[in-house]
Parts: sequence; structure tokens; C-alpha cells
Amino acid sequence: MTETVTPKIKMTGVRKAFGQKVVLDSFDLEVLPRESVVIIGGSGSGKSVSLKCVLGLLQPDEGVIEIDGVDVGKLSHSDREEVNSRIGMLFQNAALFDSLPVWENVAFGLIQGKQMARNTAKDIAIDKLAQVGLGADVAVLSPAELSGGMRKRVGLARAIAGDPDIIFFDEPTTGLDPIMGHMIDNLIVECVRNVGATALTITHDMPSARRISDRMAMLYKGKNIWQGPTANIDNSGNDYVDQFITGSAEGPITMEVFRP
Ligand SMILES: Nc1ncnc2c1ncn2[C@@H]1O[C@H](COP(=O)(O)OP(=O)(O)OP(=O)(O)O)[C@@H](O)[C@H]1O
Repeated sequence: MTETVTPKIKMTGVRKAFGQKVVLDSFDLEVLPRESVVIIGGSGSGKSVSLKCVLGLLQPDEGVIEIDGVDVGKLSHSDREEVNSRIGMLFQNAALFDSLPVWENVAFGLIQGKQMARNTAKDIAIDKLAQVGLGADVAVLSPAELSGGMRKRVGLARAIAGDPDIIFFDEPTTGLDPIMGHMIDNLIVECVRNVGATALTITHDMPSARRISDRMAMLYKGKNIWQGPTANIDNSGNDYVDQFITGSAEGPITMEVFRP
């Protein structure tokens, strides 16, 4: 008898349109516990919209989103907040508050969301900063004093501060040089493993996607047109995936370009 595992995240038939523009159209995705899945897709294909739907920042027009088998669309506001308190997020621009020192940025969710005592939260923040390779000397700096790579590390420390069940990574390597991008990828893999979290990432950086994912899903014209193990991405048998991963201008993928 095969045991069925409840997916950590399950999106079924999700539709999201803005006016006439249909961004997600019967979009399906499953992420199993402790899996790292990357959604790839071109600019404007709806990757951020799919993440925002899972986070509850956008309401889908149709479809069901389940976290741990619970339809989150049916939750009360407080139950939804409880689910979100188990989610960590690394934002594209790290989204740090320049008015707060680094440690307080990392501890923000612990102090504000979980009402933890400041001293305890500070100790945890310093521990999480160490996990991303930043010393206690950095903890007292202002984010404005940091390089882009350091800001990303601080953002990662904040994402793991509450030992989340799920971590979302929004374009984690954007704006970094290839070496720093590689280092951040390694840290992501390590941190996700240490925390024991499930990871869902959106990116169009293919080298990064290959490094951090167990599986990939490709979003095109609102649909999940291919998904499979990362090891199979070069033999997907899908012309759209082939064009995307080789970055060729020739192929079935068409970009909408405004021509006056
Ligand atoms: N709140 C909104 N109101 C109207 N349109 C929106 C809104 N959010 C996203 N869109 C539109 O949805 C489409 C998909 O956007 P999305 O940001 O999800 O793309 P993406 O795949 O993440 O792109 P990129 O890789 O460039 O960040 C775009 O055409 C965008 O303009």
C-alpha cells in the first residue's frame, strides 16, 4: 500500500486576472514537505502573482490553495495570520528597514509577531546572522551601511528567524554578481535544510534555479506547462522549457512587445 503524503502547498485550478488580463489560468502546483521547488518563467509570466496568491496578499478569482491540506481561502483572518506566521519570506530587494539596526530587522517578526522579549529575540537574531556568515559586529549596523550581498544575507537571516515551515524566495539572486549569487544559493540550501523547511522560489536565473531546487515548474501563459525533477530539466522534451533554459530568441515562446 502506498502512503499518500499531504502536500505542504497545493494550488489547484488557480485563476487570477487583472481586468482583461488573465495572469494565472487553471494554474496547478504541488510542493511536498521539505521539498525545494522553483517556479521558472519569463518576465511578467505571473510568478510573483502566484506567490502572492499563496501568501494571501492577492485573492484568486477561482481555484483552491491548500497549505498542509487546509483550504486557506476559507480561513478567518486570525487563522490566516497564524498560517502566515509559519512562513518566512526573502524579498527580492531584501526589504530591510533602514531605521532599525540589522539585528532588529532580523528579530522584527519575533518581537512584533510573536511578542518575544527583545533580549531573547536579539540572541536569536545574532545566532541566525551567524548561520548566514555575519558576525555580531554587523548586528548593530544600519542596513544602509551594507553591501547588496550582505543585505541579502540579512534578509535570509530574517526569513529563517522564526524557524518557519515554509520559506518563499522571491528572485533571491537578483542584483548580485555571479559569485555572490552562488554563495547565497549555497546558504539558501543550507538554511532550508537546517530549518527543515519547505521552499518555494521564483526566479528566472537558471544557474541559481538548478542549484537550489529539487523540482522545477515552468509557468507560461498562466499555466504550469512542465514540472519535473531538476535533474531532468535538460531532457524535458518540452520545447518551451528548452527555449527558456537556453535563452534562445527563437522558439515557441512569444513575448508581448509594444510596437507603436
Ligand atoms: N496588482 C496588480 N494589478 C494589475 N496587474 C498586475 C498586478 N500584479 C501583477 N500584475 C500583472 O500581472 C502580470 C504578471 O506579473 P508578475 O509580477 O507576477 O510577473 P513575474 O513573472 O513575477 O515577472 P518578473 O520576472 O518580471 O518579476 C504582469 O503583466 C503584471 O503587470
